[in-house]
Amino acid sequence: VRGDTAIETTGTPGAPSATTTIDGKQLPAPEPKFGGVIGETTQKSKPWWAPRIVPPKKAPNVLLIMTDDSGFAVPSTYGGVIPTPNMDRIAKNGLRYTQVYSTALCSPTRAALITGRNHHSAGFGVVAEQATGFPGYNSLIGRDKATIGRVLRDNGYATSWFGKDHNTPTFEASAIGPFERWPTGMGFEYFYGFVGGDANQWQPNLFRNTTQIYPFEGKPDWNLVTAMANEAIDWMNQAHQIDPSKPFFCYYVPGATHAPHHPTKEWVEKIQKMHLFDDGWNKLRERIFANQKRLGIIPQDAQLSPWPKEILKEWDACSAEEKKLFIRQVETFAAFAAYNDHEIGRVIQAVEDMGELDNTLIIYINGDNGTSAEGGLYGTPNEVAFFNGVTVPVEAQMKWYDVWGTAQTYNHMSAHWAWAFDTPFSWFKQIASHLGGVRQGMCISWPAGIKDRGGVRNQFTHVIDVVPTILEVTGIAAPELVDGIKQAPIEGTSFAYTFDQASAEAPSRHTTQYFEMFGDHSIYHEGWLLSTKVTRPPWEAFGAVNPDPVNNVAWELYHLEEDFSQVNDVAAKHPDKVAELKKLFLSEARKYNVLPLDASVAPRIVAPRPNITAGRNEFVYTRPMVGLPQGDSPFLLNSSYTITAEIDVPAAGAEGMILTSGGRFAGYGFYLLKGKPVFLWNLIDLERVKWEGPEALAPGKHTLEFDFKYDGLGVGTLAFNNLSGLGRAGTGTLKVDGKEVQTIKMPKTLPMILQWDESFDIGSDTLTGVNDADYQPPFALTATLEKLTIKVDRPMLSPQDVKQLEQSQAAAVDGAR
Ligand SMILES: Cc1cc(=O)oc2cc(OS(=O)(=O)O)ccc12
Repeated sequence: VRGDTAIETTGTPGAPSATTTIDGKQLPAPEPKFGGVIGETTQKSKPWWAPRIVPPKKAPNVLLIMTDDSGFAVPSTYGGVIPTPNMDRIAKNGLRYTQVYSTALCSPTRAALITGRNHHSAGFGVVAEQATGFPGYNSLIGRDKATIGRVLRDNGYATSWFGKDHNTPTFEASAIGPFERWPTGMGFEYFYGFVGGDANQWQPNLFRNTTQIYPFEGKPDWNLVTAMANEAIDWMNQAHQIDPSKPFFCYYVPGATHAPHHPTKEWVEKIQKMHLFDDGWNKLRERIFANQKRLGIIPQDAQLSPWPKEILKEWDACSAEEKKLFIRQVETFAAFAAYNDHEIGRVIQAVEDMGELDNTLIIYINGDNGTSAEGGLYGTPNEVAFFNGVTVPVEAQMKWYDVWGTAQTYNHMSAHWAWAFDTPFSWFKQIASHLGGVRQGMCISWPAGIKDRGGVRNQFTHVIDVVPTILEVTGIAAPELVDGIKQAPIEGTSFAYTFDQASAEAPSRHTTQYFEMFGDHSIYHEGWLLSTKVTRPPWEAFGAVNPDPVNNVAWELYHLEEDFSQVNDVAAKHPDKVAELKKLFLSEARKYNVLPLDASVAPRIVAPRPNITAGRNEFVYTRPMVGLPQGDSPFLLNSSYTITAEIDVPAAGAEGMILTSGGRFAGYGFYLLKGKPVFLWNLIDLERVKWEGPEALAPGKHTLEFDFKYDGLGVGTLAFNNLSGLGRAGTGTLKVDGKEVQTIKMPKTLPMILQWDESFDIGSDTLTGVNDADYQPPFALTATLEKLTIKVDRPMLSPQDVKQLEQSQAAAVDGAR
């Protein structure tokens, strides 16, 4: 942005203390020419050190904070009822923005945030777990789009990343990398967090840089929300203490408030005492809406979007048991949000304590998308159920009422609350066409540079605008070349122009923005928003898919400039505007790799990706190994498979884990229990199917086999917009030394995914176990594992199957017309 900034130098050129800024056009900066003298001996020579590269003198520290799955009306700062005093503090000390947009989903928003490019441009049209082989969707941030971490690092910043990643491809997440797209490979010198979409906060799949660590073992009160704050505080203090002149960039992105909602007990109790939700979600919306007007963060004439009676029920229509459960769910969520803000407050306080608050640009963004409706209509004790298309009835959920939010649950709340937490807008996370999905809050403080303390700004801003803003504020140029690769232009617009009080009312400079997620889409242009009509709430992601989300859509038009909350559809009054904006959407879509539009969710979860198992159907292991993530391990769902373990049992007998994948909330395990062989399928913690040998294995060598014959057609049906091949029945047989010991038919199997934050482990079990009733991890195998073989036999469609699938697809398309 400011490649014309004059180079600043300090010290005597060639001296060890000399520093320089760089023009920043090429990163890393070209090696300077040796400036000393080389004679035959040192006496006849003069040494010369290249000046140390430093950022411009005025460049502040940058603390970039973004919470997870938190809609516009969650924090008190935006009229919410959940106390977020630390976001309030940033707002009072700086600016509160009211028209900040995300992309409607997690990885996409994050890719946009750290690259300054639209999510499709950055390869993240969808989340990492749903990547497909198109440039806009492959989950690969291009090397022509260096992240802000990389740019700041090469300009002399200390850089770090704490919390959630979700921008590393799932197929590059194993211990053999490649690591180019891990945080440390993308310019963040230090990473402490988890790689995937969400994590158990009590026992996360946690990494320090690229090494998995288990600091919570034996510490039941440990929680990642606190641990990552401690780590960030330590890192900032260390960086500052080692070199006070070197600014830091800290990217602080907690897993809160994404499911599982895992606050500490202390915070749950604090929130429960406040009785914030006793009168239900309809009253909650009214209260929040009144707060928002009182705070002046929505216009006085803004309307509250109507309650969507067709899909969500009124609070008064809930039974007593439902009310009891739903209140428990939302109090746990609220406790998680308040707890998270509290820990963020400690990080901010640490900046103040080191005397750097004035000189730190703190950007605190509430949520990477709207509030999540991925709990479905009733919420769930186990989010892994949601991603397998399973709804848990209220009565069944009551079993977890007392332990809600503890390590016994992977919990999420009812979608009714999610709608309320996006007040005054309609819809929620995943919905790119409606503001409930994409409108966030953002507060910024930087006392040295922003004087209008407590100001409110209404300009249109989007997460892609953060990178160019940081560059403008720091005086660092967007590079033209990084590692020799020509950089694509930054697509965001700096909003530093809004900082001064004099420009409080300046017209928005970001004038056009497309939105797209799962085929649902919209386009903003100069105060107007053309939106597709929502056809599918997030919990209906597992049925047939709209095959033509470009043309098979209905349009709504909103004049946001006078209709803040997107309530009045004026499409019928302005057909020309509709036509103009439709055209504009498609041209923007072509420009940013948004095509081909794809309305599917479930089919993309099970789509094969180029991981280390691609094209293989036999896997052999001869040594214990833990930590292979789901996206890189042999995938057994919707297939037949045979697992064979050759073991040697010592004289005293043996126990322990042979092979496991997943954990308490879904997975399988093949183990010796008091010497007896067991194979167990944990079906999302609702049901367990267990095969068990009748007697303990005698000392000596044995061959154990688990053979599974799958009855369905497999993932091949997905190509015909048909999920019928998934999750079908199958028959498992456990054999010992070639002899069948038990055969059980499973009437259904898991269709989509195991617990994603738990790994494929051989010889022991990391994190949670698949069956608490049988064992406690790590449950190391005390027999010698000589060889473990997994053979996968994927079903193939016969010509007859293909014909039938084609026919039913044609019938479905006709039906939709
Ligand atoms: C496991 C998984 C699969 C998937 O398809 O999408 C996800 C979305 C998730 O939320 S987000 O990270 O907020 O987008 C979390 C986990 C998943």
